[in-house]
Amino acid sequence: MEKAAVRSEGLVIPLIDFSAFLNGSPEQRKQTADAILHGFQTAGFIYLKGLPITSDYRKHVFETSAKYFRLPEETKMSHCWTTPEANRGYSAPGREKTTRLTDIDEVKKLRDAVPDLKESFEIGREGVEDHPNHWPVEEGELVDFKKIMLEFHDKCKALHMEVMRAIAVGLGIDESWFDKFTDEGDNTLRLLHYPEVKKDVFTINPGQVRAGAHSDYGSITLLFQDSRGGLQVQSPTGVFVDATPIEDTVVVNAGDLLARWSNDSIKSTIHQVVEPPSGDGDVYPARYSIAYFCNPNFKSHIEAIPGTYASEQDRKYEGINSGQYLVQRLTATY
Ligand SMILES: O=C(O)CCC(=O)C(=O)O
Ligand SMILES: [Fe+2]
Repeated sequence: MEKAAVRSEGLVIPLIDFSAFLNGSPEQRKQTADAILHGFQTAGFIYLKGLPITSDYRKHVFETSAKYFRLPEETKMSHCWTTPEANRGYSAPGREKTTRLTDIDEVKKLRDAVPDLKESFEIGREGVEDHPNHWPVEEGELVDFKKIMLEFHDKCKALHMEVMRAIAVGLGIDESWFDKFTDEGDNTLRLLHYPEVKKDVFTINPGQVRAGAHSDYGSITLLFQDSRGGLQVQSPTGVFVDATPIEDTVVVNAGDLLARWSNDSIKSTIHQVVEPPSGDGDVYPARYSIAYFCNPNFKSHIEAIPGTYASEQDRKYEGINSGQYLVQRLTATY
């Protein structure tokens, strides 16, 4: 049986050794690429191990993220998230409501009733003229924050490029076909903190979650989670299944724009974050995760990838601009 990280309710999320793609023989590369593509076509989610990002390094980034969230609330609010076009800065608990709803009034109603129990900090591509990153002042225990996060942004950008190369190999198109769409790194690094919360918050408020059910918007998301748990992925039968943390892996899921780009041959699967399976006494401990949302370069025109449609009539979607698509999606959730 295929090695799987999750197998439940018809949802099979494979666990794939990415080093076999990065450093393997041509046959290993092809096999690994096929497994990756198959995972995206069926579950929409995969787990990758054998990454160039080491566990020590990753730990260091998580510790730095925790230091950031320990800053006083008013300091964090001084560099807060402003607009979907910029998509950078701090979002306080209750600011964003991830949901499947797209109507702005409906989202607002839901946000007021059961706000997501999380705070986040978004870092975009550095050096974009109209949209500078909102860096916090580095003082106290917060040292080298900008340096560490920009370096991590770069490493994740490289990983995005490699995963897209694997998808290309899986599709049987030129390995570098996606490079012209991924080389600018118009991606967002999002640090996430789900604060410690009383257990009864979940029993008192039906529908309370840490992050509401949603799909991601871009090409792929690289999701680094700590060992707490709580991430769930929707199965084909509509049940939410635990995507249990596995040490030294990254969860990678396809976003809506990749689904569209692939003429719906790749799935963008709904997921959410709920309370973890366990907690001490009457509280659930804090959870930290880091999501790296990858996008095709914002200037690019996205129309069906070669090999994902048989004839012109099979193309399901009009071409669209990547950056505009993202802004339109972000406008609904904040
Ligand atoms: O924190 C997590 O594990 C998931 C976060 C997520 O899905 C998102 O921010 O889009
Ligand atoms: Fe997500």
